[in-house]
Amino acid sequence: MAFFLSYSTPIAHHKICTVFSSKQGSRHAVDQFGSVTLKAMPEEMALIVTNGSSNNKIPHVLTMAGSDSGAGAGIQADLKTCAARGVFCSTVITAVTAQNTLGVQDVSILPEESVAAQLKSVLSDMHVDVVKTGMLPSTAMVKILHDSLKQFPVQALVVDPVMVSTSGHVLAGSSILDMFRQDLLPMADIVTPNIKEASVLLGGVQLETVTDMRSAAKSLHDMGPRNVLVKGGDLPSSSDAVDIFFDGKDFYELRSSRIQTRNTHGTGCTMASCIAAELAKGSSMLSAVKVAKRYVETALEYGKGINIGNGPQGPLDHMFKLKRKNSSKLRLFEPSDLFLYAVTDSGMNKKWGHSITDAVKAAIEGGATIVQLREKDAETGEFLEAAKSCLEICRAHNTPLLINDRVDIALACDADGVHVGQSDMPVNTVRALLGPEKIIGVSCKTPEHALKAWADGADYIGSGGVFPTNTKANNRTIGLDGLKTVCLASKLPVVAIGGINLSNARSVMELGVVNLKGVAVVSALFDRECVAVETRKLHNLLTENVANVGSAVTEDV
Ligand SMILES: Nc1ncnc2c1ncn2[C@@H]1O[C@H](COP(=O)(O)OP(=O)(O)O)[C@@H](O)[C@H]1O
Ligand SMILES: Cc1ncc(COP(=O)(O)O)c(N)n1
Ligand SMILES: [Mg+2]
Repeated sequence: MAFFLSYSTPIAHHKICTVFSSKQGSRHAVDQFGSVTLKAMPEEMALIVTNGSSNNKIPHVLTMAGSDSGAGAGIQADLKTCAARGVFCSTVITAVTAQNTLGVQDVSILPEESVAAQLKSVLSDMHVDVVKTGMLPSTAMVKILHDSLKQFPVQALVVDPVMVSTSGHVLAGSSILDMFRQDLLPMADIVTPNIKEASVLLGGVQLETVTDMRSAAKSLHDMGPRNVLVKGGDLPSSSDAVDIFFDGKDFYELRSSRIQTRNTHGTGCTMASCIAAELAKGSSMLSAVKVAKRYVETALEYGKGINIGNGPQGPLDHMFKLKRKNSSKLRLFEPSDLFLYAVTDSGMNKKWGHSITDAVKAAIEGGATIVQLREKDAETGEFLEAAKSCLEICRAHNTPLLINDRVDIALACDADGVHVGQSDMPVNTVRALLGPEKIIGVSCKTPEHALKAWADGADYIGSGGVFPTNTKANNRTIGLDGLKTVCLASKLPVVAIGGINLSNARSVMELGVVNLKGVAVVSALFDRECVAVETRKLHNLLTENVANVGSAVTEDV
C-alpha cells in the first residue's frame, strides 16, 4: 500500500499559492516565482503543500447544488457543513426544491444562463479551491460545469451524483445518466454515490452486500473518476454503516456503528461537502473521506434529539460544535495533549505511600498534559472509585483522563477515553462502544500497527518501548530507530513510551519527526518520592526542546 507520506520536500519552502492537477495526472504549482510542474509529486503531498503555505487565504469550496427548503440537504447542508469545518462556501444554485420531512413537493429548475452566470461570477473572482456538485438536473448544466472548469481550473472536483432523494423523489432524470457517465465522472477527483445511485450508474446492477459495493466501486472507477466512495447508509443487510473507498489500487472498508435515528436527511450532501472542505484545507483524499465519515456520524449522533416536522426524515445537527462549547464535560483530543503523558502505576504509589489521587494531582501540578490510569491489579469497584476521583481532579485542570484497557470503567465514570494494547479490545469495537467523540489511543510497535490504528478510528498511538523498562514484562524494545520508523508511517500523532526519563528524553525529542508529540512516562514520575518535582523537571526539559516537537497534519472532527 502506497499511502505513506513524507512531509520534507524542498518545494515546501516556497510560498505556493495554488496546486492543481491536469488530466494526465501531473501537478502544477503556482508560487511567487511563477508556475512549476510537480510531475513526481504524489497527490497527498501536493494537497498538503497547498495547505502548509496558503498564508491567510481561507480554504474555499464552491457548491453547485439544489436548494432544500427544509434545510437538511442540498445547498443548505453544504453551507452548514463548510461553516462547521471552518471553510468558506460559495453557492451556485441549480434548482429550488420544496422539501420537508415528508419528502419533495416541488422542483423548479433554474435557467441555464443563470447557472452559468453564477459559476462565472464566483470562479472568475473568488479563488475557489474545490468544487462540489450535488443536484445537476439537466445535461446543459453538466456541460456548463465542464466548460467553466476548463476556463477556471480548481484543485479538486467532488461529485455527489444526486439522482434520487432518500424519500424516493427523482432529482435528476434518466436523460442525464449518459452525460454523468461520459462527461462528469471522468472530471471527478472523487465520486460519492449511495447504493441506489451506484446501481443506476452501472445500468441497474443489484447491490446488496459489501462485496457488491466493492465490485461497484471498481466498475465506477473504470468510468474515469480518480477515486470512488460507494456509501452504504442504505445497505439493507448491514447493522453497521459501511462505505467502500477505492483509489484505483486499494480498497478501504470504512465502518462505523449505525446510529438509530429518524434524522438522516442530508447525510450524502453532508459527506460530500465535508470531503470537499477537508480537501480545500489540504488533506489527502483518504484522510478527507475518513474525517467526513466521522463528521457525519457525529452530526447524526447529535441530531438524534432534533424534533422537527411530522414526516419520516428529519435533518442532522451540522453545528454540533456550538453545543460542545456549552458542555463543560466533553474534553476533545488535541495532539498537543501528548506533550507530557503521565501513566500511573499502583505498585509505585503503594511503595511511596501515595494515594492514586495524590499522585495524579501532583503530576498535573508538575505539568502533565494528559493522565492515563493504568491499574493492572485493581479490583473493579476500587478502580471505578479511583477513576471517578481522578476525573474530578483532571476536569478541574482541563487535563484529559484516559483509562488503560478497561472500556467498562471508562464508560462507567465517563472518562475522556481509553488506551488499548494490541491484544486488548479491538479499536473499532472500542470506538463503537465509546462513540465518535471520546479519545482512543493504541500501543503500536510497527508501521502496520500504526496504519491499522488510524484505519480503525484511533486518535493517537503510543509507540515503544523506546528504551528497556521494568514496568512491562516481556515488552520488546524497538529503540529510537523503531520509534522513528513508526512515526514516519503514522497518520496519527505519536507519543513515545518505554523507559523514558530525565537523562534520555532529549534524545527522543531530537528525532525531530513531525508526528512525535511528546513522551509518556511511568517510573520517572511515579517511582519517586516527590511526583510534582520530578514531573516539573521533565516538563522543563521537554519545553527547552520544544522546537523539535512536530506539528503534524492530524484529523480533527
Ligand atoms: N444511521 C446511520 N448511522 C451512521 N452512519 C450513517 C447512517 N446513515 C448513513 N450513514 C453514513 O452517512 C454517509 C452518507 O451515506 P448515505 O446515507 O448512504 O448517502 P445518501 O444520503 O447519499 O443516501 C455514509 O458515510 C454512511 O455510512
Ligand atoms: C436539493 C437536494 N439535494 C440533494 C438531496 C439528497 O438528499 P439525501 O442526502 O437525503 O439523499 C436532496 N434531498 N435535495
Ligand atoms: Mg441517506
